[in-house]
Amino acid sequence: MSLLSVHNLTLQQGDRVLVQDLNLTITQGEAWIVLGENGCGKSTLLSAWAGWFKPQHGHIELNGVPLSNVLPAQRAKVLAWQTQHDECPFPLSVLEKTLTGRHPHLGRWQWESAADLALAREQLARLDLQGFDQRDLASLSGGERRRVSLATALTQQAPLMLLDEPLSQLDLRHQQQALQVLRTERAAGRSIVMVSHDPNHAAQCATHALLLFGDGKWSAGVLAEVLNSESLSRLYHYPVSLVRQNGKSWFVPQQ
Ligand SMILES: Nc1ncnc2c1ncn2[C@@H]1O[C@H](COP(=O)(O)OP(=O)(O)OP(=O)(O)O)[C@@H](O)[C@H]1O
Repeated sequence: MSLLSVHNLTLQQGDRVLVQDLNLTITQGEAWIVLGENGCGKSTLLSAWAGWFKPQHGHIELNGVPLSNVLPAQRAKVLAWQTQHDECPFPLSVLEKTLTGRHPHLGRWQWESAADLALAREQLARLDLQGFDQRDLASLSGGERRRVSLATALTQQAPLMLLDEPLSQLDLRHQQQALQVLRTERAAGRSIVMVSHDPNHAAQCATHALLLFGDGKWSAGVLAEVLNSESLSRLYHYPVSLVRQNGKSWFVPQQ
């Protein structure tokens, strides 16, 4: 079933066309990795798919309904959006922040239930943040704060997760842990869109890839058809090789 579909989508910042006439459909259980150079438009694209950035042309459908017709509260039940920035302008504990993931599911005057609290704590524990509940968000390290924001997106329990660089600032072990969590979510039927700067994350969690070339051009489809050393060399304007070791393949920059 199509969760999100985009039709002839064109996105522009100022005079610069970032994405031109993009067409793709994300269905249940797919995981898309979005790759491209700094400034090519990855965050702008996620922002458009989340309903915040207004496309210059084309349209987006969520569950077959034009995105502009889906009220924000309803939208938040279908898609969770982890942005690139984790700053919070006022004091907030880790648990309070994580519980904001439940807000789309609560009535106007409704407090979070014991089940909501348990769910939030469970997501924190999956990302190695047990015992952090009462810590002020501002006191966390960059990587810890990033994991809290991923835990918040998970707590939202939306069928579609738009994750803007969820692994940035995470050390090697916590990256692997988060990738395992995303694989588990996908296996459970959730759809994931993940922006990354590491093409090797693709093989670890993605079924599909979207490459943004920064000049409006794009390439999208099943991972094996889109991702190769030629397409990545063109994407990054830098030669990339494919190295095989122990039955696995790795993309590495040529020295
Ligand atoms: N309000 C704005 N006015 C003009 N240009 C903007 C505006 N907001 C963003 N841009 C530009 O649009 C381009 C795309 O930005 P975007 O944040 O989508 O890139 P990105 O691919 O996510 O980059 P990164 O990998 O660095 O996170 C960038 O060149 C950025 O400077």
